[in-house]
Amino acid sequence: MLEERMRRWRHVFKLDPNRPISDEALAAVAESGTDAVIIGGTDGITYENTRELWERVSRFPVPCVQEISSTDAVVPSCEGHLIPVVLNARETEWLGGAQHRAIKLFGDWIPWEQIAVLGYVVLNPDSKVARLTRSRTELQPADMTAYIRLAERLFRLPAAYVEYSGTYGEPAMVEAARRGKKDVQLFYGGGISTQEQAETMARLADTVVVGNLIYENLEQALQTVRWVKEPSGGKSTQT
Ligand SMILES: CC(C)=CCC/C(C)=C/CC/C(C)=C/CC/C(C)=C/CC/C(C)=C/CC/C(C)=C/CC/C(C)=C/COP(=O)(O)OP(=O)(O)O
Ligand SMILES: O=P(O)(O)OC[C@@H](O)CO
Ligand SMILES: [Mg+2]
Repeated sequence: MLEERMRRWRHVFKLDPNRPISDEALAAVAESGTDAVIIGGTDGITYENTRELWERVSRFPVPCVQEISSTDAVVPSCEGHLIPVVLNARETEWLGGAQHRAIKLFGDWIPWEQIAVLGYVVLNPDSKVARLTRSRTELQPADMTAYIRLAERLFRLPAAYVEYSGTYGEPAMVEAARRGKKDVQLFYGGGISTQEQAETMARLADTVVVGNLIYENLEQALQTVRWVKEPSGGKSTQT
């Protein structure tokens, strides 16, 4: 089951099908020691660019899953699919509307064992995902704790995702998320670029996601694997 395999992920890279990446960079990402590669993004995502990127990553043994942001771009051959639900979206479209249409469309073809739902709480108001979903990003720590309880206790989701896409987040908000959780797998993603940031979020979250840095500073992005998986206990190993 994808939910069980996903539990072992400590560090994950997120590759965007809408951004070019060379074969060398892709090989470095796939062979970095990361636990998985997620293929997904908010805009410009098509069946063609997702399928092409998935074919390139699937030549490597690293687990690779698609995070679905549009029904048109579902690639059935991917070995697993993550389904986002945006808990703080103002519009129900992103809280069940789009998912309902997709379930109706794909019907009996959906391989449920290979699907995992991620309950997103989107916090960077300037990110594409926040604008698209009109997320309520002005949250207090108590709101965050409640969202994580909503994800785990009411919706029984396997995972909740504190999403600061494009900017480094407030550790206090991730701490508040941690306070709300018992068993739900807590993801953190957003703006990680330094050892201190990676180690801070790795202490608070179960799984740390690194995206943009792959395209901005590949060498630094590759180091995040070690920073998350082998924390230095305060000593800088940044090169
Ligand atoms: C055999 C066969 C046919 C198999 C296929 C079956 C299958 C897997 C069916 C899918 C079933 C299903 C329920 C699909 C869900 C469809 C859907 C459209 C759901 C809505 C998802 C959603 C809430 C989208 C909103 C955007 C979002 C949350 C995207 C997630 C990724 C993300 C946050 C990216 C980061 O974005 P950002 O950094 O802001 O932007 P860029 O990286 O692009 O800059
Ligand atoms: O791209 P960054 O800012 O690293 O964020 C990673 C991921 O949480 C995006 O969905
Ligand atoms: Mg992004």
